[in-house]
Amino acid sequence: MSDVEVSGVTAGYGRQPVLHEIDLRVPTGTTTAVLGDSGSGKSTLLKVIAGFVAPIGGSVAIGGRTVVGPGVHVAPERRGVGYVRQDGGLFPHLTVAGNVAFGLPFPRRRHRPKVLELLDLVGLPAEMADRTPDQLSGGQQQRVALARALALEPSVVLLDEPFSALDTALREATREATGKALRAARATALLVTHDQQEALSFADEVAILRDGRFRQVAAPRVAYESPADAHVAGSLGDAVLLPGESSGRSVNSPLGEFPLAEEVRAGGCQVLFRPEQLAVGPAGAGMFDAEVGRVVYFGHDALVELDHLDPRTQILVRVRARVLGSGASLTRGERVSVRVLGPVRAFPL
Ligand SMILES: Nc1ncnc2c1ncn2[C@@H]1O[C@H](COP(=O)(O)OP(=O)(O)OP(=O)(O)O)[C@@H](O)[C@H]1O
Repeated sequence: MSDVEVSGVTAGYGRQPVLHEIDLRVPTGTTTAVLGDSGSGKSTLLKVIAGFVAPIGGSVAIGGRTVVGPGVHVAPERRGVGYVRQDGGLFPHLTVAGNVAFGLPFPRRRHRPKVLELLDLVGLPAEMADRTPDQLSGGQQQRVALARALALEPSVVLLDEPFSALDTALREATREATGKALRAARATALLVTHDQQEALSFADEVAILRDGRFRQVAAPRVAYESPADAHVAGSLGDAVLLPGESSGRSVNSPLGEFPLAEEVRAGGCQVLFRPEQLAVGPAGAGMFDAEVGRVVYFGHDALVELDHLDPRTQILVRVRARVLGSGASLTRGERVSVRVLGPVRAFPL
């Protein structure tokens, strides 16, 4: 058992706390991705768990053992926690093998098979063992950093934006190797990331931090489909938020009236439209008409800006639709009509 239990943790660096009485439980062998704006306290949370920052209040338990709390402070090296920094933090003067072995207990540092086993675990070939970090790509360096962290056989691995400096292809390959290595090691992991897609695809749960508090902790699909508030909706994927008026089971918005996926108390609200929820078709055949603005082409799909004139207020409303393949053939100025697929979500003001 190596679940991580953060209970009522308040932490910071001066008088102003960065984290305010936060709770988080990461079940054994699972990964939770922590998302949040820059400066919201994501790294601070990892540092509290690792033991590099002492909390002002609250406690952290790993596998049921309190590692920090009232009257308890277990030293970082005795917590069974591996920490992988954004830049990898490899020792430049040591070889790959030297870096990985650095994480091994002293008597095993010369044990080459163990080093090669760890490199294999993160998907690196044995011939890389004698290179120095400057002879590796960014993704390979990250994998070495992960192998070094796993050498200690930690029950918990903390990953602080480990993939952010990598290009798309390398990022995916490194992420995959990391996921595989974490599963093989049965480690419990926390991943700090700015990348929404990464959080949704890599983690068992996502935790969205704002102003030092968790707004929602849930499975990716639950958080994406039923975000707790407008901020969470915007933190996970593209969100179009428009002002609306709820009547309980349906909502009136500048795009028309729509059924609500979940009842929202009557009154002013923000209505959420996901771009993939807007289906673009020939003029006159949908729920509302619009004029095509900018089309941003991504290959597999395109984001199409749509301008709709709200007939009640005469105010121009701009939304984004995500359209597959054929969307790329839409041109600026074209008249189209749009259907909203499925019920919508709204957040009371
Ligand atoms: N060593 C430090 N001393 C003083 N303040 C710090 C220290 N480290 C971080 N902070 C401050 O604490 C706040 C939270 O920082 P933290 O690094 O946890 O945020 P973050 O969510 O990880 O941000 P980012 O996404 O930009 O990495 C920020 O306002 C930051 O300036």
